Order: sequence, then C-alpha cells, then structure tokens
Amino acid sequence: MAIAYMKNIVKRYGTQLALDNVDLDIGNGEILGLLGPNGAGKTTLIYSLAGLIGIDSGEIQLFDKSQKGHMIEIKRQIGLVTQEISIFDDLTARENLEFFGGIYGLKGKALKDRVDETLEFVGLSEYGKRLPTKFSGGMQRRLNIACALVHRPKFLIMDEPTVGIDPQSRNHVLETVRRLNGQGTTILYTTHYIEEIQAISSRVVIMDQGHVIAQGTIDELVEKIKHEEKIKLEVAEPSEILLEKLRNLVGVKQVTQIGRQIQIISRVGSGNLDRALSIAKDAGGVRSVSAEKPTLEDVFLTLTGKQLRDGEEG
Ligand SMILES: Nc1ncnc2c1ncn2[C@@H]1O[C@H](COP(=O)(O)OP(=O)(O)OP(=O)(O)O)[C@@H](O)[C@H]1O
Repeated sequence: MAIAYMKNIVKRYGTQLALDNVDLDIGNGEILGLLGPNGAGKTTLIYSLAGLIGIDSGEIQLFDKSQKGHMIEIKRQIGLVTQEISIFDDLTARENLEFFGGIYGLKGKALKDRVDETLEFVGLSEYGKRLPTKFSGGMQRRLNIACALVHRPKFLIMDEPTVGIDPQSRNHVLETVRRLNGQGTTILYTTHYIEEIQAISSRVVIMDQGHVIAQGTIDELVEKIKHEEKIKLEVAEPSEILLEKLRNLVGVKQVTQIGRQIQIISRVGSGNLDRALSIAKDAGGVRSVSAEKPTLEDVFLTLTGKQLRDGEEG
C-alpha cells in the first residue's frame, strides 16, 4: 500500500521547470532513498509533498487523501527534517521540543513524556537543559531531527540530514532512521552520500533535471547496467588527449578522471579493457588496472552523466 502518491507533478519557478511530470509512489513502511545531482528537483519534490510549496499541476495524495482540502490533517502525520537546521538558538533543547510539540497540540504530561522520549531517542537526554548553541554540529542535527519527530509522524521526510557532520554523528542519525523505521515509520531520505543510501534504503529513486529517471531496489538498479563494466586505470600521465582517445572507443559510455585515476564505464564484451590499457601505455604508462562490476554509484553516473557530489566538498 502506498502512503504517498504523486501523479504528473509539474512545478515551475518562473521559467525554470523544477518538476517535469513526476510520478512517485512511496510504500507504507519503506525507507525510500532519493538521489539526484544538484538542482535535480529533490527539495522541490519534498517541499511539495510536505505541502510547503504549491504545485502547478498534478495530484498528490497522502494517507489515501488528496492534499487538496486535507492539508492540515495530513500535516499532523508528517515530520519534515529540512536541509537547514531549523531550531531556536535561544531555547534549550527541551524548550525547542516543547515548542514543536505544542504546535501539534500536545500539552501537559503528554507533552513532557513525549519530549523525554524523543530526547532519549536521539541520544540527547543529558542535554535537555542546554542551549543548542553549545552543541556540536552533529548534536544540532540530532535536535533538528527530534523536532520533526516529537509528534510521532507516520511519515518522516529527511532532506540531507547529515550534511557537515562527523562520522560518529552520521552513524547515530542512520541508526535513528533504522530504529524509527523498525517502529513502523515510513521514511523518505535524500542525501548526496551514496553509502548512506546503501546502508538504509529499501528502495531508491534517482532524479535528474526534474524527472524520475530510475527507481527500484539497489539490486534492480545495478541490474539495469549489468551489460556494463567498470575499468579503472591508474596512469602515469593523465591528459585531455588520453581521455579523448578513451572516450572515442566504441562501447565506452563514460570516462571520468580524478588525478591519475581514470574510470571507464564500457559495454561488457567490447574488448575495451585491452584497448584502454594499450592506449594508456602509449600515453606514458600505466601503474595499475582493474575491471569491476558496477555499483549504485556507477548506475547514477551512467544514468545522469554526473558525479553524485558535483561541486560539493568531501
Ligand atoms: N525558489 C526558487 N526560485 C527559482 N528557482 C528555484 C527555486 N528553488 C529551486 N529552484 C530551481 O529549481 C531546480 C530544482 O531545485 P531543487 O532545489 O529542487 O534541486 P535539488 O535536487 O534539491 O538540488 P540540491 O541537491 O542542490 O539541493 C533548480 O534548477 C533550482 O535552481
């Protein structure tokens, strides 16, 4: 059963088409990983699903109800963790949660109990009386998540919740997502970190330029490019001429380079491993070579033509 359903969604900002006839179902109880390069339309999709921005056309349903006419009722069952940390610096962690719980109509003992539970859930019980300005980036992110959880939503939408945090806090966030899901919460999770998607998603949707271009389990997506292989070369002298020669080989779909490392996505059985090796030898020498099976990252690269973290640090 789908908990959320989007059909033919179109959203423009002026002349910029941000969502171009998007169809998407989110199944009850799944962790759906949403991947896409910068500007693909992920945040626009999330904001329209959460009812924060209007769409130009199409139909959105949540919990079997159309957004039109039922938004207040729907919003009570959604939690949204935004990319920017949206907490009050001059309120303690506990007061932040009391504020957000209050918005959802919680009060008295019910509110106190829920705040205690939520602080415990994100591992901040000992810090309830502290101001978030004294928190590390990871703790602030956890409080940000807690604020979206205090009313116990059935459906949690998370827009890059781990940006800029240390690995330990990231693991804590991922563990929180798993535990929530184990308790029955459906989660839509966007990130630029493919390893996070691999760690938690039951299904993945890849977007590019306002379109959903692929969806399925990780195995199903990798299956889509089973006719391709990944050749990795470490060359002595990388150059544009060398890259151009590799790109011109028949059957080659992608050539990317980072320093001396060159990665080639090529059709299986095209014989390009030997050809690439010989071209690279002539162009100054090869330090190492390997051929590997494609990964989710290669699916992304093949389908979008872009690295997942174009223009991003780390
Ligand atoms: N408020 C806005 N006004 C005008 N254009 C916008 C606005 N918000 C987004 N866009 C444009 O719409 C397109 C989709 O943007 P969106 O932020 O949804 O992408 P995204 O996949 O979330 O990107 P990122 O990974 O960088 O957050 C982009 O071309 C973006 O420049």
